[in-house]
Amino acid sequence: MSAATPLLEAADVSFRYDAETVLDRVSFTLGRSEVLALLGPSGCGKTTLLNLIAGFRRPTSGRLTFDGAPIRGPGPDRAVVFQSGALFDWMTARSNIEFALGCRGVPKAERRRTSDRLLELVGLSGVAERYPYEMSGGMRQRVGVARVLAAEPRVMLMDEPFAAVDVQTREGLQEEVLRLHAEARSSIVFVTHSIEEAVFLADRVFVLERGGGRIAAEFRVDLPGPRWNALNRLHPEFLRLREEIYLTMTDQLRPDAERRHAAA
Ligand SMILES: Nc1ncnc2c1ncn2[C@@H]1O[C@H](COP(=O)(O)OP(=O)(O)OP(=O)(O)O)[C@@H](O)[C@H]1O
Repeated sequence: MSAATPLLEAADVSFRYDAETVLDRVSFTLGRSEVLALLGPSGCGKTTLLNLIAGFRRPTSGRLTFDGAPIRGPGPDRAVVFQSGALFDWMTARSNIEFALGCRGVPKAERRRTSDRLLELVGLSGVAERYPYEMSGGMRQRVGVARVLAAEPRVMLMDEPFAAVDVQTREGLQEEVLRLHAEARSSIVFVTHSIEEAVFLADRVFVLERGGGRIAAEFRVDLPGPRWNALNRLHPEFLRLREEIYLTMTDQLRPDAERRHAAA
């Protein structure tokens, strides 16, 4: 497929659970190595969209293609990082990572070298032999990220991966994800409830509409590189976008009648 073909393309994608329309004719493209953040009120369909891209579910109608071919199910080119880290509890940090390498057919001798490198990348060399129950939430998330990187996916699908960790750890993990992204160049679709997280991480931010199942607004983020620079959180463009997105979202949260009244 040519480099001009978007990595992912959604064309009029709709999804229904029985009577409920969760996504309604959603269309967008995701570029190669682009980072896209999905924001929106609870229940607006962010996770559903991620599940469709992962191939866990199929659209009710519309077309969802990956590298030009329809998505028909899960695949190693689209790996998911869950909120819980979703590690194998009975495996050490290293074994969790090497398991993903094994799935990709990496020979045993090479697995060790690669897991060493990935553990170092996510700052966990010192706890390689620990089990998940011996690690903090932030450490488990790092192992989850390293395990997904081990799979060398073309796109990383991240569903509120840092929701359960404290603010400092969370900011550190965001910076790490951007450093890793600069190295691996896989695309990322990142679901979050945090406007700051979305703006810090993404090249583009979509705000999904509550109850409507559509993309209500789209924002392009243009911050100076390197993108993992923590000072970007104080950059005037960061603050401007945070405000603009906040105003868009709070307007969405107002009941329809009130919104119509305000517009009149
Ligand atoms: N398995 C299911 N069966 C029926 N309805 C579901 C199912 N999963 C989700 N839904 C409904 O689909 C809608 C969208 O859910 P989804 O989890 O995609 O939203 P979300 O934006 O990710 O929410 P949150 O921010 O709370 O995680 C919700 O109204 C939810 O109740």
